[in-house]
Amino acid sequence: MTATARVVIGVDSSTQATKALAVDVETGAVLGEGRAPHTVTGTGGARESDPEQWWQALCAALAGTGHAGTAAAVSVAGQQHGLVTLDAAGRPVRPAMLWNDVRSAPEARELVARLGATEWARRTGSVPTAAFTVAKWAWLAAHEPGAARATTAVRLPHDYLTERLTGEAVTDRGDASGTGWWTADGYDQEILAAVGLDPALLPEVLSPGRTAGTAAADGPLAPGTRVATGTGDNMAAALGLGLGAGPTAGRPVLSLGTSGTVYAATRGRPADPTGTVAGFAHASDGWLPLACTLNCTQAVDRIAALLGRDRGAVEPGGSVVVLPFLDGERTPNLPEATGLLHGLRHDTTAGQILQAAYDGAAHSLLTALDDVLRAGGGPADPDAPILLIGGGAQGRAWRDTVRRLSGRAVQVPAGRELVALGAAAQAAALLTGERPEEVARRWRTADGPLYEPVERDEAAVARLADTLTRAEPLLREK
Ligand SMILES: Nc1ncnc2c1ncn2[C@@H]1O[C@H](COP(=O)(O)OP(=O)(O)O)[C@@H](O)[C@H]1O
Ligand SMILES: O=C(CO)[C@@H](O)[C@H](O)COP(=O)(O)O
Repeated sequence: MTATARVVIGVDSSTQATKALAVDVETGAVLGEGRAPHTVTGTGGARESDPEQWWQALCAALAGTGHAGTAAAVSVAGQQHGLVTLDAAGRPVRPAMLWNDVRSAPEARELVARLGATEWARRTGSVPTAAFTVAKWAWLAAHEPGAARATTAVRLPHDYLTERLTGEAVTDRGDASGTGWWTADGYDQEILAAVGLDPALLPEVLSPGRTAGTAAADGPLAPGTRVATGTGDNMAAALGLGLGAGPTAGRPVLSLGTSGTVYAATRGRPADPTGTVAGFAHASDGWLPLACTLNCTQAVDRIAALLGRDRGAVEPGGSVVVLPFLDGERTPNLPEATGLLHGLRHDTTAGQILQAAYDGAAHSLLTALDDVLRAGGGPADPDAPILLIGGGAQGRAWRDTVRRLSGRAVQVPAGRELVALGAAAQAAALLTGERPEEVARRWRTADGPLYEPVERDEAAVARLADTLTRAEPLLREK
């Protein structure tokens, strides 16, 4: 390998920002970092971003690493599910509808009713919620038929960026598994026909380990730089943690970012007809059963701001319950829900309300964790530490809440940007012939401090579960 062939760049194009890491292929050392923010617009249930801004952010973040011109390979991971619609010139027809845009909830319900939840789970591994691209396309066709007609290509966020870099219309099995129109055997023609989407508009799903293409001239990379397929952000984080269908199968991950997610790499293909667990595909092989919440760090930060407190200023005690469903919710599937505060007393403190918001957000994820592990067929070690990642993992209040509500140990990997690291591992694998998760294991990305288990707070868990059950009719109201 030449001196310049020793650096790769991994990119995380997530909801709030693009982050890029230049990484040494041999050691995993981070040699440079770049970052640029995104704008998310929309009120009520709408959440949109301009794909052109993602591209500008990608160029800025790549330049920020200081290695854009010398990296030997690059890979882009991105927020899942987003609907990117392009015209014949490759320009966005309209802003992208994001994973957390819940306007498509009625279309999701209608699609589930048409095929049946069990059949959706059998075919695609998942029962679509408002998040899935198929529901977003159905919404667009119904509400903006002109935009749907003007669309000559449909992409996911990471496909769009890979195509801008290489000119190739390609995607990977991980991100494709979040569309609702992909099965393990390819695109489902019947589902596509049901939503009036011509399969010719979709990218080719490349097999794992393939090169998507090489960087075009006039772009942010040196012409000819190899570009990997990329994948969805959660799939990339699993790669970045070194998780695959081998000995690391079943290790639970809890990610505290814009979204909250809980997942594990598994050998068994999930097919949960209740829809709690999405049966996503691992980027290399095997599966990635996952549950996702819409209200995580941002909802808790918002409640802290409303209370006028620092995000870490929690206080124990009291019996107040907060269901922080500010953006509607996906797990549990209550897309029209709003936030709920219950059990307020004269002696309730602001710090207790903030702690209750953390509890409410963590409870949804931890309840789904058992379903996730079951859906992947286990066997799961109930004492295995939870790998805690995402921006929230840096906060003590989040770490303590997860330990207290789960009764499990928590390990916080030292590598901060695991999505970008996973993408970097995928790029490195193109050069070394290893599997991306093997590269990450060699880089020891999952190593980090272990926080011992504490006794599970059964009273808080019971209070939350009870409030949720009793409030459900209210939370379902449109
Ligand atoms: N020290 C911290 N304590 C608690 N939360 C934090 C801390 N640092 C960042 N965060 C939260 O992490 C979130 C960003 O997480 P990140 O994983 O980068 O997001 P994304 O899912 O968009 O990639 C922010 O919204 C912020 O609330
Ligand atoms: O919808 C999902 C998973 O199904 C989300 O996890 C998105 O992939 C967005 O991720 P972040 O921006 O929070 O990283």
